[in-house]
Amino acid sequence: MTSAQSVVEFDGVTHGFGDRRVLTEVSTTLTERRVGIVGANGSGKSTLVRMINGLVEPDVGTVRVNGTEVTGRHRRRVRREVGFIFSDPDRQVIMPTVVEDVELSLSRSKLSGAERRTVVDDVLARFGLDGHADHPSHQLSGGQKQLLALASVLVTKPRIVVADEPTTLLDLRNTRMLGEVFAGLDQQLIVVSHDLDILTGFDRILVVDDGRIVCDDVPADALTFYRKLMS
Ligand SMILES: Nc1ncnc2c1ncn2[C@@H]1O[C@H](COP(=O)(O)OP(=O)(O)OP(=O)(O)O)[C@@H](O)[C@H]1O
Repeated sequence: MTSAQSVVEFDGVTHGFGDRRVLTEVSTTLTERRVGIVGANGSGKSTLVRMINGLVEPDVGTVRVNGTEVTGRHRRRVRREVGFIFSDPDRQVIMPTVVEDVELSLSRSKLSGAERRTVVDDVLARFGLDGHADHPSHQLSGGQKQLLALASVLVTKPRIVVADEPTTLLDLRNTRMLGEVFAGLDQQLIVVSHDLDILTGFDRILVVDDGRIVCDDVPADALTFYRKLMS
């Protein structure tokens, strides 16, 4: 079954940190199931996607998720719809053990204890972490923590998954596995990445440069544009 289509809208979004302008008049509507975002270091990609769950609020303009403006008042509601995967899993993996970290994500669910345990076991197995269920989370490798963060987000079945450089800590095998997980997701997926391979099969790629979307196209054309921009 495919989830209902999601819509993320940026309307005239401008943002700065102190005196430094980071995003300038960004307007775009994202409805495709697989959207990639590429661009140079410091071009504003993370700032842009952090606005989708209200981690950053625009100085000017609005961001809407499925019609709801992402502002203080509505932020909690939007965050239930948006699963956000940080590039640094230490920001996300917070519970003492692996299994507790995934269980925390399910604390709002109506599942029984036994059902919850089955869901947790399944997702840990899916991400190759079943052998680590009762291990201290902080003893996982960086890549394993990244997989745990991903498991903890996906187990809540968010309508939209936003991943900010999800492959930076992963080896080749786990990067491929992540690509397969992404390909199998029903929900909308928005991925910031310097690893262009992970964007294979995506529907649309935005190229961000100096706080603006400078190209918005199908992957082949957008990535050709990006490679020229970077050369
Ligand atoms: N919380 C913050 N406070 C001050 N400056 C910030 C903050 N977050 C980001 N910046 C600055 O905003 C600019 C854009 O950062 P951002 O993380 O959005 O870029 P990016 O395109 O994701 O970069 P990268 O590819 O290196 O991760 C950078 O110059 C960064 O230093």
